[in-house]
Amino acid sequence: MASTTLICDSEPWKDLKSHVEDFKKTHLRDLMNDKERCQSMMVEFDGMLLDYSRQRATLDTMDKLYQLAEINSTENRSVLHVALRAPRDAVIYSDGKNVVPDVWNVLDKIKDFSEKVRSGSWVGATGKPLKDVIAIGIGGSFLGPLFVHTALQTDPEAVEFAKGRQLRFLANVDPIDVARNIAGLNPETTLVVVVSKTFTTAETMLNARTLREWISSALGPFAVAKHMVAVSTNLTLVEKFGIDPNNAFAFWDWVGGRYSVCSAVGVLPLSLQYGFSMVEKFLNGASSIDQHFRSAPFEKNIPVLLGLLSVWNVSFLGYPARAILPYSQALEKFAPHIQQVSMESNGKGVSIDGVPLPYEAGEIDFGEPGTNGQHSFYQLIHQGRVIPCDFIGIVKSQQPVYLKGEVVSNHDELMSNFFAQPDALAYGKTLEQLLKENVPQHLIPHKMFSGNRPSLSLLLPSLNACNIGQLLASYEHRIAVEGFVWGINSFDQWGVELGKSLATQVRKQLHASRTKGEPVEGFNFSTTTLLTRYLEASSDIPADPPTLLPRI
Ligand SMILES: O=P(O)(O)OC[C@H]1O[C@](O)(CO)[C@@H](O)[C@@H]1O
Repeated sequence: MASTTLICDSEPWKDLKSHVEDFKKTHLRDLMNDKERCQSMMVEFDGMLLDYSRQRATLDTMDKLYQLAEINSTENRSVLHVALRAPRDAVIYSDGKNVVPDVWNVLDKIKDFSEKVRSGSWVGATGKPLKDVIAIGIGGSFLGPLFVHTALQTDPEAVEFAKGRQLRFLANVDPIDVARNIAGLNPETTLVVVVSKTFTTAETMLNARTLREWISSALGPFAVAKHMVAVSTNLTLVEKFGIDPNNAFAFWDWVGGRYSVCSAVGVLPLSLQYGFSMVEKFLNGASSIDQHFRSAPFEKNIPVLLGLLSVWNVSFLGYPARAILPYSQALEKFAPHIQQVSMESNGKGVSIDGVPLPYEAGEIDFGEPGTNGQHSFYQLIHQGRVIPCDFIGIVKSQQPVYLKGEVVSNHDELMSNFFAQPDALAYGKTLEQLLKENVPQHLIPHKMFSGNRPSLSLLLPSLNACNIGQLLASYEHRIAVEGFVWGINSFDQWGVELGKSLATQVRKQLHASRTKGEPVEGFNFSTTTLLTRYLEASSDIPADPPTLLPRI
């Protein structure tokens, strides 16, 4: 395709546009009766089953989507973060250099360091073992590791490896987050990992300076060398900050922040908590999906199918959002992570060549574990706006509970909902059904469900380190597929810059007003009023206060 040509000018796109018009009259109730169609819409990889029969699509739709994918395929566009979990003998080039040996050098260094900390051979400044870790980082330097940590936290194998240890994440620049993170921890037994690709992110650096103060005020400035390590691409700034470069774990510019959980960003804190061997299983799981993504034909390729269905839902059926609904509390941080990966990657208004997009791209992602979400926003999904849903279920619970005398186990209870919801959305409830149930006339409009609401179900055999890696990689590739088809650059994020630079202007104003009493200037009426109110109402804060660390 010529560089400035948009995908919407292609024949497959136009074909899908006319197809969607004919297709709009079809109801999922009827589509679900076609067994052959349903069977073809079930795809399995390594025990992970994707059932997309409840998507508003036919096999014909799928064929047309495959043709679309052929145009903007991933060919010649490397998704380099796969190198982070590639086997030692793999060869993956970035700028003419095989990057796999560099990746493994860092992994070996993490293995060595985390074993020393975990075994107690690396001790803190007062000779005590470091049993607690606070990882400071934000965005991609936080959400992925938090998701994996939360998912592993109740895995029986991981529980054993984590005995006696704690891992916490400090992300928000809000001092309340600092207070909550250090609450109950002793600097003598705490290791702080500063995670920042650039080592310039304002929130992370302020939090890093705050915890450096927490450590040095308790143990003396020399303690920093034993209690603070870093993960970054900018080793010069790491050293300038006062962290020994020997205790810095590198990654590289070719790793996008939101795709960095498999680099030292995630591997270091997770290895400190669970041991490197556990984290290796997670990396292997992700790598197995990388191979599947590379080799499986489109119609059997889980990430490709997921990505194409998203494009269909957003750009053709006009559904702007997607709900991510894991029926597992262990996956409670999955949706927040995918929000960043997806919305920071594909929330774009121009093509990769800078041409404004005449079609919708990007998705609004949100989600909550089931069944909690059912008691929160599902009402809107059932009877309000149409929001395609991803239902994620687990066959074997990490923590099975059976109560004698109950009809089913607690996990079966959870999964009953996982199986019921997609059908409720697809079929809805008709007037005939309501009449049969003798529903009073005045309640009929309120109790009617239109149905025809799309979803897909992903059933994983269990939730261990390997499956968690597979789930992560499936979504990472899905999002890349969407970006490739839409013809956008999924690996930049200029949209987050404007707010950051305006915050710099506000920060300068707050400093000038507090220290020199300068009036608020250079802002619009609204911001001036709000800033003035804020400054006046907090004027009891001294201009040059003593260092104050939270104590709770
Ligand atoms: O790792 P860093 O450089 O501190 O950046 C943190 C995050 O900030 C962002 O640039 C967005 O503001 C993300 O893309 C990134 O993951």
